[in-house]
Amino acid sequence: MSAAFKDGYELQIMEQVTDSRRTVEDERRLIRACAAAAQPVGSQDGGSSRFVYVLAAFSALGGFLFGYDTGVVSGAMLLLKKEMNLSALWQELLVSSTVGAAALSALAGGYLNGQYGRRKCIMLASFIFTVGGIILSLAPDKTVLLVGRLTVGLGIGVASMTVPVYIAEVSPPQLRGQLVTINTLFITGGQFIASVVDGAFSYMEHDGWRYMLGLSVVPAVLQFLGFFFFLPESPRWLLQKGDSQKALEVLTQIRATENVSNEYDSIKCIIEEEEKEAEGGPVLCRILACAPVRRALIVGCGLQMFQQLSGINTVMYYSATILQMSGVRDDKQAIWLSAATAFTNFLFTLVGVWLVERVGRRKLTLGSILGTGVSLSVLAVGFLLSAQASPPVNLHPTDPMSLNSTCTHYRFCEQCMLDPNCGFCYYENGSNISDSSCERVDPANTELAASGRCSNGTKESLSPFWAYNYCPTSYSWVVLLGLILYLAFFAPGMGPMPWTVNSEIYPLWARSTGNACSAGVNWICNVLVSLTFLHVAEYLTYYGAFFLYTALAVIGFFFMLGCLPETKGLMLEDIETLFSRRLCTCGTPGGENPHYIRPRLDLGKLHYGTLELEEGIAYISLQ
Ligand SMILES: O[C@H]1[C@H](O)[C@@H](O)[C@H](O)[C@@H](O)[C@H]1O
Repeated sequence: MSAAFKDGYELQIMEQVTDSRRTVEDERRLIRACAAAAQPVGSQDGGSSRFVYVLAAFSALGGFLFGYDTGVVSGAMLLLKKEMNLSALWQELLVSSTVGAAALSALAGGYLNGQYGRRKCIMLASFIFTVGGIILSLAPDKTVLLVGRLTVGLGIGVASMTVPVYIAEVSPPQLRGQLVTINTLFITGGQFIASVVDGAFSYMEHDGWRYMLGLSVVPAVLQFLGFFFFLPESPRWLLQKGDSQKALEVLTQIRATENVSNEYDSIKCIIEEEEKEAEGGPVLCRILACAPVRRALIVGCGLQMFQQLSGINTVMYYSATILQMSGVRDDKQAIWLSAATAFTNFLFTLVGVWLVERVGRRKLTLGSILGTGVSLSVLAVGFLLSAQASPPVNLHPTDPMSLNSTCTHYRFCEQCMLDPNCGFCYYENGSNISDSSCERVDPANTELAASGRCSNGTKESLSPFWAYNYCPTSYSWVVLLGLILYLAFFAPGMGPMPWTVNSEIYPLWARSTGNACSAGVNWICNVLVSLTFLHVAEYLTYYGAFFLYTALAVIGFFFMLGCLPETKGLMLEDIETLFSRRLCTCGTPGGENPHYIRPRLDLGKLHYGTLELEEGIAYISLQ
């Protein structure tokens, strides 16, 4: 049996074993599905239209808000803690509450996504962002601020799990990786813009934080209006809900061509099969009971876990400190240099967008985590050298208040710096440190000591320097090198790939729940790493903490080496099969041949066999 297709492909069935359960209709569907899948990358039905870019950009505003709202708080906090006299606990609460709320809402987002669709969830997230931004900018006190931060966190969680899924579902296979990675580009772009806004409003003595926190309303409203007026629901979700007519319309609109029948048929055929196979019960239980999807979930959650365990948010958060170690003393200058760090993160994410369809997800992720591990060890060595050359404390304050504090017991700057209650006060003459003391920090403003010569904040040439959280060191260049290397390696791969791969690896019925779980794991690990960093540093010192992250990155590398398959160029409907053979598949089943597709094997009722392309002819071997 053979069939010719409009696109010039001839389909030849090499071998056919009669299967009494297969009907003629099944055969037809199979051939169509395989033919659609067999088209070489770049010639899928309809290819791409400009509309799909508009769609991706509007959805990625969700990523922008994720980045903006998680990034802006550090600058806002500098002003807030002075204006509202916030204790350390309140500062911690206002920062972490958002991430905690994001973890919960990402988990709940799975249900909402499956039930109400991607479009409604994105609109819900932008509505929540708008309300949160308004609450924050008008907040009269810290309790209302907390409510605003929690609200924004709920929006971030839903957006973080919905947007990649939506973009993946509307994209043609050859552009999917790039378009989903644009969402992470928007996350890092949001973090960068947040740091610029922080810098600009840090000069405002009063209410600067209201503008910082409130500005997020603008992109949120824009996204809401875009989805409300002209952006469509995902055609895959519509098909799953049985709205075939609307799904066909949307697919035609997105691909900007009438010629979408092959793609439409292959999606439909597989969704129908899934429906036939579907058993009852909660989706998570079905995922756990179905080996290939369970494996996909382990890979997805593992990727998200190792993204956070390799310390991205600690490195970003402490970039200001790292830069201060390198001799940047002025606070305003340090804020602008953190903006440069955020920009570097953004710039290298752009490299990821460029590379993802060229080298594929697997190579990009493996190269990235390997480089991240090496950079983390450079950072650790930099901190180690700085600790070993730590300047001694040679003045011991004698006033009664100081005598009661633990700070006076320390003999070296390193010990003094690791105690969150103390800071290092010193004079500098060239590379010589003199008249140094370890003093209590002002709990309301860590830029000053609580008493003594470092407490008045004058910037006269004869006044001493105050170092909180760091020690002056001549090895700061090693740490700076580590920071730059870290961002250059992390941002193109480990930053975006966990989101991109998760949007691809689950079959439709498990996609919302799978992404909800993996995004939840990302946020939970994010809270864990940021909340534990200071304690880990206190017990293990800075270099110990960074050696620990190095070890975690190495474990992550081996995990991905063993378990991460290549999903580049495949139809979403074909990706599930990558997890169906062994626990850990290495690479694409067809090796380097990008045209090789292994259609769904052993789906129970239909046994599809394999399909290979050779000089424009698709060969199917049915089993
Ligand atoms: O992919 C993103 C990105 O790398 C961000 O810079 C980081 O702050 C997020 O935690 C991460 O999920």
